[in-house]
Amino acid sequence: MNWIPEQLAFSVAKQRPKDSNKGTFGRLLCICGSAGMAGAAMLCTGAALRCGTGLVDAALPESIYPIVASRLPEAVYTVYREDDFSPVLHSLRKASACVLGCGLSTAHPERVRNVLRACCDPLVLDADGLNCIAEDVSVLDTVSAPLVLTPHPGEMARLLHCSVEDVQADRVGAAASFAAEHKVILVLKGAGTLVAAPDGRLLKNPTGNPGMARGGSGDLLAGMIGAFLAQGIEPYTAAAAAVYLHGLAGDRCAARFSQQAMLPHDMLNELPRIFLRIENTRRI
Ligand SMILES: NC(=O)C1=CN([C@@H]2O[C@H](COP(=O)(O)OP(=O)(O)OC[C@H]3O[C@@H](n4cnc5c(N)ncnc54)[C@H](O)[C@@H]3O)[C@@H](O)[C@H]2O)[C@@H](O)CC1
Ligand SMILES: Nc1ncnc2c1ncn2[C@@H]1O[C@H](COP(=O)(O)OP(=O)(O)O)[C@@H](O)[C@H]1O
Ligand SMILES: [Mg+2]
Repeated sequence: MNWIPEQLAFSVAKQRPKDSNKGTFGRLLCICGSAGMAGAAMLCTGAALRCGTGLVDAALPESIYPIVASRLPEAVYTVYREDDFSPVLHSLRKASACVLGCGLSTAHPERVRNVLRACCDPLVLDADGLNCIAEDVSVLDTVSAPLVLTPHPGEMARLLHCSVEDVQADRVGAAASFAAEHKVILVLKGAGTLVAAPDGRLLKNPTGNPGMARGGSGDLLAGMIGAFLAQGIEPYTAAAAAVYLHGLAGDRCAARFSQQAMLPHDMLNELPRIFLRIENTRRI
């Protein structure tokens, strides 16, 4: 079993060309959040903003739009009515990558399937996006876009129709076989997150700690992967690098604030210091 190398993780923080503009760094659509889960949308969108994306578009139901927009002025917003999802499908055409599912709720599984079918660019499927397809995962085999799936063991168990204990008893088998069967990048989260590719490549994450075991940590990770995909980084590298850097942010927060008290929000605020260190290392 190989560990995710630091060098691979740091490689996603590319030098920004002097004459670059926001178009150079992609446009990410985050289809996340629902009434009661504005936080998931905020953490996912915030992470995407902090990971170098040129433009982040958060697609939100109108009930939570004011909450999220008041906290994240750098994002643009696709606001949709609860009974009309069509603006989101319109915004999808303009995006270079998409994150689908953090805090979305499972009230409209057909919307998740429609986005998957319509999407031509790389897409991260997380949380309720996964729960919405768990009953019948065959939709994955009809998708032409590169997919990165980010289940925690509970979501993985739903996808495989088995128990969490079954997943944890053979994490490598669960991740590798799902990735190969459905031709997706599969990120199986938890202590020692695994990143599996359809061609058999598999990496284990050396960073991270139990202080990250709290609501919101995974929403951050989805936004980070989406940010790297939007910037054109190939999906296996984007996923492995985000997993490593997310765990590194967690470790630095544990050292500053304790595993007991650290929050996903602290991890989000740690990202600038991590990228600064990478940029400074590059200059030496
Ligand atoms: N602030 C917010 O708005 C938040 C919204 N969230 C959203 O809430 C919805 C429900 O997601 P949840 O993940 O909370 O609920 P789930 O019911 O999907 O998953 C929780 C269960 O999964 C299992 N599990 C998860 N991680 C595990 C691990 N490492 N080892 C073993 N078992 C594990 C456990 O049985 C656990 O009780 C999602 O849409 C999610 O995005 C969460 O992300 C929490 C924060
Ligand atoms: N014990 C642990 N050690 C290392 N990382 C962990 C641990 N527990 C959780 N994490 C990480 O925290 C994140 C939790 O994601 P998830 O369960 O989807 O949370 P949420 O949906 O509440 O945001 C994952 O990236 C996972 O790998
Ligand atoms: Mg989650």
